Amino acid sequence: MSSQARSDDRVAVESENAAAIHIENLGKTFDTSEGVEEVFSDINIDIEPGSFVCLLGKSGSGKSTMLNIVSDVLEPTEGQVRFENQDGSTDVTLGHVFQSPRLLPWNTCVNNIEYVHENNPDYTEQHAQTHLDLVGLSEHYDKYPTQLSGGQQQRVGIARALSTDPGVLLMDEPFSNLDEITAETLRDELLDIWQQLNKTVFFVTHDMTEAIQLSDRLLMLGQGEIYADLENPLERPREVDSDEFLKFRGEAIRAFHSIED
Ligand SMILES: Nc1ncnc2c1ncn2[C@@H]1O[C@H](COP(=O)(O)OP(=O)(O)OP(=O)(O)O)[C@@H](O)[C@H]1O
Repeated sequence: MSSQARSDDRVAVESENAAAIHIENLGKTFDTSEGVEEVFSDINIDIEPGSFVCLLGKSGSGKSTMLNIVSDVLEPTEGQVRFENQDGSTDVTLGHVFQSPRLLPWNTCVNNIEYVHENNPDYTEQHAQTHLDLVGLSEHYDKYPTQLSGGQQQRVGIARALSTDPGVLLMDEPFSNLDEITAETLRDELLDIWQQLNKTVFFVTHDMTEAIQLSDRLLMLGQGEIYADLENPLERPREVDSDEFLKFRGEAIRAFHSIED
């Protein structure tokens, strides 16, 4: 039986866990042929459970390096990153969404999600379908990545990240390869999902409008430090052409340019 034929056999998406992120005295250097390059040092950030935080910075400021350390892909040179569930436990699942969706081309949408649950016999095809439903792909369970648009492929990437019920969702410029209309749709959908599922989101972007649309808080990284940390005062939903939006965008852009290149 095809996965589509079984789509009525729904399972509920469970979610109860937004975790805190504690970045403590974090520093990173790289050894290069020109010597030791310090990317940042002594960074301290506490991120509230369930909040949506955007990390901005100029090219080369260290955004991806920081996200890779938070993801445990890179070792910090100094300091640590701690995660904390709301019951105080520290065993937190991380979900990752990358700039490109990194789907396996020989797997269908459902199989691309089931693949990350290979060792979990309780995760069934119906679970994968439910996660695809969440991102609006109910009509595409059995399609292969090449049969999907770029936006649909990224939706599968988001569904795959959510399928592990992560306490923290780490997103590295996930919409930057998409056309603006598709990106706008995916931002709206991400906000709906974030509000529905109660996740902590740590989102890297170089796009100020995107950061203001999405986040509760904007962190700006540059010259080795977090040089600006702005609470987003705007109520949701946010209209990008409203006076309040444009006023805060102006303030945020001034903060962004408050350090030298
Ligand atoms: N593996 C590495 N070895 C040496 N240097 C590195 C390595 N990875 C990153 N860097 C350096 O660290 C600095 C920060 O890079 P990073 O990719 O984190 O910046 P970024 O803010 O994400 O940039 P962009 O917006 O262009 O993606 C850069 O100077 C980069 O050259």
